[in-house]
Amino acid sequence: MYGLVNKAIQDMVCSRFGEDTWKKIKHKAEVDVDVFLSMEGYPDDITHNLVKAASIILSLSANEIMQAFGEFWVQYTSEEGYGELMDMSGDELPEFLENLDNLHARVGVSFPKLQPPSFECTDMEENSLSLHYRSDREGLTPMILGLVKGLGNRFDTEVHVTQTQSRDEGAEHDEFLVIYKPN
Ligand SMILES: O=C(O)CCCCN(CCc1ccccc1OCc1ccc(-c2ccc(Oc3ccccc3)cc2)cc1)Cc1ccc(C(=O)O)cc1
Repeated sequence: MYGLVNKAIQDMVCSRFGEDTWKKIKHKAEVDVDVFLSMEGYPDDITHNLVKAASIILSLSANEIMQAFGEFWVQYTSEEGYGELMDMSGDELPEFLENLDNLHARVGVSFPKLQPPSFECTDMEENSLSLHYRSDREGLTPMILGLVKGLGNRFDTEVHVTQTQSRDEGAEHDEFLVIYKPN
């Protein structure tokens, strides 16, 4: 995972709980990286261990941490230099979700170590769609719930996401029913 992800976790923890809490989480995760470099590739285990340690130190479930992080990521990336990339990807929630693979392809051109998941939208209705999430990574599904919630904030759109298929329960990939209502 690119360092930008771990840097975003650090910024979320520091902004909400302070530096000391972040230091405790890094210590608990046995991560002795002083500064995460955004454009450096880091083993996914570092990210998973940071989430696990944050869950213990903050007494929140890993699911809650990942959902909060997904929501935070949308605003963080739009403020940390990817605003135009995000703007190009759509003015409305469904449009953005449909363009997510293109967004990742654009980033991947400059940063070949990117290993993006793939997103596909089907059954598109006036106020709902099915979002298919395929990834080589395990265990980040709750982040997707947060990411869609973050897009609801970005587009001032009420959004309800429920998981309708789960890889953990034997499905080929995770699937979500996304119901949205622009304000
Ligand atoms: O792998 C999984 O199964 C779950 C990953 C969920 C995280 N993605 C979230 C995608 C997303 C969904 C909804 C709304 C917005 C989203 O992301 C927008 C986005 C995506 C990627 C970047 C990005 C930009 C530069 C990156 O790397 C850098 C950073 C600085 C300098 C050089 C390279 C890495 C990711 C920025 C915004 C973004 C992403 C982040 C990192 C990677 C990766 O390191 O492979 C792949 C994808």
